[in-house]
Amino acid sequence: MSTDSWAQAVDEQEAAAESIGNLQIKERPEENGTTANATNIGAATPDATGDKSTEDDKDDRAAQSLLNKLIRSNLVKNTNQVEVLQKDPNSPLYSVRTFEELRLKPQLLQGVYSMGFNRPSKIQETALPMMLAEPPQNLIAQSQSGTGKTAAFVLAMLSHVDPSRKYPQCLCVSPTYELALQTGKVIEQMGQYYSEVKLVYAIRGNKLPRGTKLQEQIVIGTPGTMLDWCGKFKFFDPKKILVFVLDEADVMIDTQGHQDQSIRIQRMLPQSCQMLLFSATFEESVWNFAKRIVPDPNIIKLKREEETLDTIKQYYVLCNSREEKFKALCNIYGAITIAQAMIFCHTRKTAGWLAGELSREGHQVALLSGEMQVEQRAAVIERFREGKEKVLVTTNVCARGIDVEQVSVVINFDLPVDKDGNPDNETYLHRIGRTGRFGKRGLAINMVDSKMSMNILNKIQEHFNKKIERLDTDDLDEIEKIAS
Ligand SMILES: Nc1ncnc2c1ncn2[C@@H]1O[C@H](COP(=O)(O)OP(=O)(O)OP(=O)(O)O)[C@@H](O)[C@H]1O
Repeated sequence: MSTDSWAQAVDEQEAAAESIGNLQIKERPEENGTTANATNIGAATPDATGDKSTEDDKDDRAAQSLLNKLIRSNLVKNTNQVEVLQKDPNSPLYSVRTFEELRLKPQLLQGVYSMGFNRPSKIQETALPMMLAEPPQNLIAQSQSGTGKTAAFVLAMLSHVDPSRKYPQCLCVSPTYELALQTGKVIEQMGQYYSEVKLVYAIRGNKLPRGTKLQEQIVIGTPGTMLDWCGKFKFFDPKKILVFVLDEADVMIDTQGHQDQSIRIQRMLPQSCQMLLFSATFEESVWNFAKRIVPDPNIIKLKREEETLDTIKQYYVLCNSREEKFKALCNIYGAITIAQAMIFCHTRKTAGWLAGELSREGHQVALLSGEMQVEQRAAVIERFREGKEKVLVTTNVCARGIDVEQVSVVINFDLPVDKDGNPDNETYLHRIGRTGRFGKRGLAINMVDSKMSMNILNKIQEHFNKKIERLDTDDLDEIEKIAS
C-alpha cells in the first residue's frame, strides 16, 4: 500500500479535526533568562463579544493542546493496535515491554521511574526502539494527545547527547512559547539525574549577546527564534546536530510561517541527522509537511480510541422553559446522590446564569467560561478533578477535548447542535460516551424544551440507534430508579 493511501485511510476520522474555539495565546512581554517556568503560561485574549449568544468560534489548537497537557496527569487509555510502516519492511520490528530492554543510561532509567512510569506506553513500545536504533532512523509518529509522545522523544534526545561535548546536539521545535516551556519541563524532569546535560530555550525574550556560542546540548524553542539562533546569529553550528524533533506538527502548520521556518532549519542540518516528527492528528496537510521534513521515514500510528454509548443510560426530560429545566435539575439532585456532574449549556450566558442559580441552591459549582484565560480554565478543571467542586457548568467550546474521567453524570441542559442548528452527534458522543471496553457506567440526562429540541433528540436517538428514555422529574420514585 502506498504511504499516502495508508495515511489517508487511517485519518478520515482525524481529519475532521475539531473546529475549536476562540482562544488565542497572547504575545508575552519580553522576559529574560532561560529558566522560565510553567507559571509563565501565556494569557488568553478575552473575547471581545463577551456575552454573545452562541459559541461557534474556534479555539486555537495550541491553547487546547496546552490546556490538555496542564490538566492531564495520566496516560490516555487506548486499546487499539499501533500501526507500523517501516522504511525497510524486511528489517525485523522490534518493540519493548520494559524500559530496561532499551538499555537506557542508568541516570535516565532513574529519571523515568522517578516520573512514575513503570512501563512504556503503547506508542513508546514501538517508537523508542526505532528512535534509539543504530544507525539512527527517521520517524513520523501520530497518536492522540496524552499517549506518551513527548516522553518518548525526550528520552530519545537525552539518550543521544554526549554530555562531554559542550555544544548543541539536539534541537526540538514546538509551535508556541508555552508548549516549548512544557516540553522543556519534561526534559528537565526526565534528565534530573543526568545533570551534565544542559538545556536552553530558544524562545522570544531570551536574548543572547552577539557572538555567544551555546554550550548546552539541547535547544528547545519556537521555529522563528530557533531559525535566528542557528541561521542569523550562529549561536550554534547546525551541522553538529544529531537529532531534530518537530513536535505538534498539526498545531505547527496552523501558524503561518512556522512551516517555512521549520523547513529552513531542517535544510541546515546534516544528512545524517535523525529527524523525528510528532502529531496528534494527521490530515493531508500535516502529512505533506511531514514528508518534507522527514526523509525516508518509519511511520507509526495509533488510532484514536472511540467513545461508545454502550455503558450509558440515557434519559430525556420535557420542559417548557429554562426555569423549568432548572427546576427539573433540582428535582434530580433532590432525589439521587450525584457525586460529580458536568452540565453543558449552549451559550456562555446560560452557563453563567445556571451556575449562579445552582450556587444559590447551595451547590459547589465550578464554571468554565469562554472569556477565561487558559491558565484559569486549567485551574478550574484541576479543582473539579480533585473533587473540590461537585458540579461543572460549561459550554461545549470550553470543554472540548477535556476528559474528566470520574464524572458519572452528564446533563445536557441544552442539546448539542452545530452552527446550522442540526444535531451535533459527534459532540453528543464525546460529552457522554466512554472510551475502552471497561468504561464505567454512566448516566446522561437531556433537557428538551421545545419541538425543535425534541426533534434534535429524536435524530440523535436515530443516529446512534440507542433508545433515550423519558424521565418524569416530578415523580421522585421514578428518578430514584434511574440511579439504581
Ligand atoms: N510510560 C508512561 N507511563 C506512565 N505515564 C506516562 C508514560 N509516558 C507518559 N506518561 C504520562 O502520560 C501523560 C501524557 O504523556 P505525554 O505528554 O508524553 O503525551 P503526548 O502524546 O506527548 O501528549 P501531547 O500530544 O498532548 O503532547 C503525561 O502526564 C506523562 O507524564
